[in-house]
Amino acid sequence: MTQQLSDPKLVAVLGANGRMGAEAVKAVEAAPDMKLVAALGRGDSLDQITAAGAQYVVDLTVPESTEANVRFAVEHGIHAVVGTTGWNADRLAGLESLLAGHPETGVLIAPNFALGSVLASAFAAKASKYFESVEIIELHHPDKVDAPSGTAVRTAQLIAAERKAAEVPPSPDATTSELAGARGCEIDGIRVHSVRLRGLVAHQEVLLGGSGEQLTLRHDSFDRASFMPGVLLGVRNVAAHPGLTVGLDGYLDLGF
Ligand SMILES: NC(=O)C1=CN([C@@H]2O[C@H](COP(=O)(O)OP(=O)(O)OC[C@H]3O[C@@H](n4cnc5c(N)ncnc54)[C@H](OP(=O)(O)O)[C@@H]3O)[C@@H](O)[C@H]2O)C=CC1
Ligand SMILES: O=C(O)C1=N[C@H](C(=O)O)C[C@H](O)C1
Repeated sequence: MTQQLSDPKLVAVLGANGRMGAEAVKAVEAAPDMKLVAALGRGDSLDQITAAGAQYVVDLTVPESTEANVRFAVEHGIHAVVGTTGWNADRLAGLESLLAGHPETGVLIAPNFALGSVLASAFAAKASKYFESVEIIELHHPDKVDAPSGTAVRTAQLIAAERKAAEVPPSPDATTSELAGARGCEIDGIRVHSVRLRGLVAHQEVLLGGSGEQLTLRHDSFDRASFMPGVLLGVRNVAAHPGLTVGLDGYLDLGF
């Protein structure tokens, strides 16, 4: 059946009982151009998605289940908007192979849906080639199961790519003796430090250091409502972007 312009987008939310999923259920229900047709929690059968006629899934589950969820969606020609962490290079490569056989289906893997966070990471990457040193500090609520955050991984990758292209040497570091973990972890040569603290939601600082100066790019999500415009933007744009898109910036016009 041909979809009319006024037809609502039929959306299923996976992880609907979680912190993000519950917020996404409310956002989809409130969106005038969308209809929530399924809301799945752990243990629910993915067949509910197809039975409900969903055209889009929003995956906000856990790193162990997101890959199977997204593969199910793609295999059924359902577009997927994914906020769940855990999408390493192997998983992304497997998904791209699957999508090659489903050329009309779109998947957005968005490490962070907050527009300010996406902008901060992009700005940091662009600025990073002008500074000798760069390190990332991510700060989250203590119920978060993964570290470092998906946003920090993505930011480090973007920064590393910009610095590599500009042939910037690694950040200087004279450390020869350390307690394990004192210098955080390293992603593509960029140091990342993770803080878990009650009261926090999701925060990140990129520290850029040069002789006699420091530029800090900080973003704060004080409430999960901050992620919802990005979730809805993802649903509204994913069908027009078949194949795999990593990062909400792929749907934005950042002008650089
Ligand atoms: N991209 C972004 O902007 C953001 C991404 N995130 C990411 O989103 C994910 C979820 O975060 P958050 O909501 O805080 O986590 P929660 O633990 O609050 O929610 C995850 C939910 O998924 C459920 N779940 C687990 N497996 C399945 C499954 N197979 N099918 C359906 N539901 C399932 C869990 O059920 P149960 O409780 O029974 O385990 C839980 O209710 C994380 O990876 C997080 O990093 C978070 C915030 C923003
Ligand atoms: O678990 C969270 O809360 C968040 N997860 C994502 C991440 O790992 O980057 C996005 C945001 O930071 C909140």
